[in-house]
Parts: sequence; C-alpha cells; structure tokens
Amino acid sequence: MRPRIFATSFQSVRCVRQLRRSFSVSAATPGEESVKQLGVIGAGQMGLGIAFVAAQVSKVPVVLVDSSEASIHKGLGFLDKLLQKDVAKGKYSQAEANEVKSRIEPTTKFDSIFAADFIIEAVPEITALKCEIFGKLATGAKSDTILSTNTSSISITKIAAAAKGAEGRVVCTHFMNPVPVQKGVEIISGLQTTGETLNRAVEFVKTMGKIPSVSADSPGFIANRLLIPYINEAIICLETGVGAKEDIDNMMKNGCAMPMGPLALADFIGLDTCLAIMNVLHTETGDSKYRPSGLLQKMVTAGWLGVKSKKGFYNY
Ligand SMILES: NC(=O)c1ccc[n+]([C@@H]2O[C@H](COP(=O)([O-])OP(=O)(O)OC[C@H]3O[C@@H](n4cnc5c(N)ncnc54)[C@H](O)[C@@H]3O)[C@@H](O)[C@H]2O)c1
Repeated sequence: MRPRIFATSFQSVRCVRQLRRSFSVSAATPGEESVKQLGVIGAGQMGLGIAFVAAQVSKVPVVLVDSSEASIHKGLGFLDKLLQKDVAKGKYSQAEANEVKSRIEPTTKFDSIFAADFIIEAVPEITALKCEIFGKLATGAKSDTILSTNTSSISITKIAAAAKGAEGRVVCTHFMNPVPVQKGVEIISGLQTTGETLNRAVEFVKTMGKIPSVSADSPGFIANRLLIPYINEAIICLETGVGAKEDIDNMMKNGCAMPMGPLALADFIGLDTCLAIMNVLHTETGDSKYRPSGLLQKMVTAGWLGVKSKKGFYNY
C-alpha cells in the first residue's frame, strides 16, 4: 500500500509527487540494469572511492576522467594505499588487488567517458561546472546511458535541465564519504527523471554493496539537510567561544556517540564543500537559520579547506 503523505505547500506537493513516483517504481528485471562500463568524472576523494568500489565489488570496468593530471596521480596513489590495506588485512590477494586496479582506466581525455553506459559525475560542488558537464554528456553519451551526479546539494532538476534532450536520464547517486566504508547512498530524482532511470540507479548502487535511500529533490536532500547545519552550528560554537575545538569535538564523540567530532568531520569533508552546501540551503530556502558561519567563510577564503589542503580546524 502507498504511504499517505500530506502536503502543505506547492513545494511539498512536488516533493510528494516525486516520492510517490519513487515508491511506485517497479523492480528492474534481472539483467536489465547490468552496467558493462562505468564512467566516473572527477578523481577526487569521492570519484576515486566510487571507481574503487565499482571495480572491486561490482567488478565493472571503469573509465575515470579528471581534467587534472595531478589529481589523477594523487588519486592513483590513494587507490594503491586502499588496495594494499585490504591485502594486508587478508581481504584479498595481491593478484586480486592487481585485477581491481586493472579495471580502472584513468584519463584526462573527457571524450573517453562517452562509451560508458552509466556515468557518475563527481567534480566540485559548483553549479555552472556541473551544468556544463551535463550539457556535454547529453550530446556525447549513448542515448540510453544513465547520467548521474554525486552532488551534495544542488537541485537535480537544475542539473537535468542542462542535459538538453537527455533530461529523463539524469539522476543523483549521492555516495557518502568515505565511499568504501559508508553503505548508504541517497538516490534523488529531478522533476524530469523517469522511473526507469531511478530504478537503474537503485539497482546499480546495490551491485556496489550499497543501501539506497530515496529522497526528494529538496535542498540538501536528507543527509546534508541534517548533517551540514550541525557542522555549521559547531563552527558557530567555536567562533562565539562556546567551546574550544577539542572540547566541541570531544563532547560530541564521547557524549553523543558520534564517531568523529563535527570540526574534524568538516575538515574531512572539505570546508569548501561544507560552505557550498550551506550556501545552497540558505539561498534555496531563503531561511536565515541556514546562514553559513562567518568563520567557515573566512577559512575557505584563506584556502584552509581541511585535510585536502593540510590545514583546517586541525593541521594534517
Ligand atoms: N567530500 C565529501 O565528503 C562529499 C560527500 C558526498 C558528496 N560529495 C560531492 O561529491 C562531489 C565531489 O566532491 P569531492 O570531495 O570528491 O571533491 P574533490 O575536490 O576532492 O575532487 C573533485 C575532482 O574533480 C576534478 N575536476 C574539476 N573539474 C573537472 C572537470 N571539468 N572535468 C573532470 N574533472 C574535474 C578535480 O581535479 C578533482 O580531482 C561534489 O559535488 C561534492 O559535493 C562530497
């Protein structure tokens, strides 16, 4: 039976429609969802993790495109570390690790992505950049390829609108960080996304050993609507002297059973990503409760982005 959902505004009505569509999609027929080649755009922390898990668990060949040679080099170094860690733990043999690595083909040639039948974009959280990429994918990718974004907060409807002629095949597969560890993946439809696209996305992330949660196309979706304001509030506590960084992190770890303190978590996610998501929540809802902390804005301006720049709330 369909769940009863009450709507109180136009936006809620749209969300409800999308959720109902999500609840009513039929299960994909076996084989229908099989992905023969995955394309991943962006070899940063998320893209690299997605490529790794797809090569290791789904066992599919992956084309990994990045515009920067340096990022690919750094990503491959990280991949070697992940594989060696698993070999040392006895999860698989060196030969199997080599096999996983051989399934990933890194390149700076964007056009190499067009042969894939499922593409996941994981470039920085910049609307114009993502829209530009989806415009290219709409014209270059095969006519039945699923075009997925890993955006943390940008409207899927907006990204799909940039994929002219391929809007129905655009969806969001929002993997969590670190991808090899976190099981949950949010799957989000834009207004234009078809039920078949949603289905294929759900089925593909399951082949990666992930547990999908369907969410409406609403600012921050489920995960970041809850997580990023929590991090932002922790930064406000720091800047207004409610507590020192160690006290804030220790309290949440030891008093509230969080695996990491919110400031260490912000460093890990990337302060630029945290700010981008707060800005989306603030501008899209118009609600002042989502105003980004002044300290967060200043740290991003200073280039203190957390682990990736070796300096954030802590030094790395
Ligand atoms: N960091 C997190 O915790 C997290 C969690 C969930 C989702 N996300 C989302 O995933 C996406 C990627 O985040 P990230 O943390 O991996 O970022 P990142 O900065 O670590 O990596 C982005 C990569 O994209 C590459 N890139 C930039 N422009 C490109 C282009 N035009 N073509 C190809 N490659 C390009 C960069 O060189 C870089 O390697 C963002 O949308 C982010 O919001 C991040």
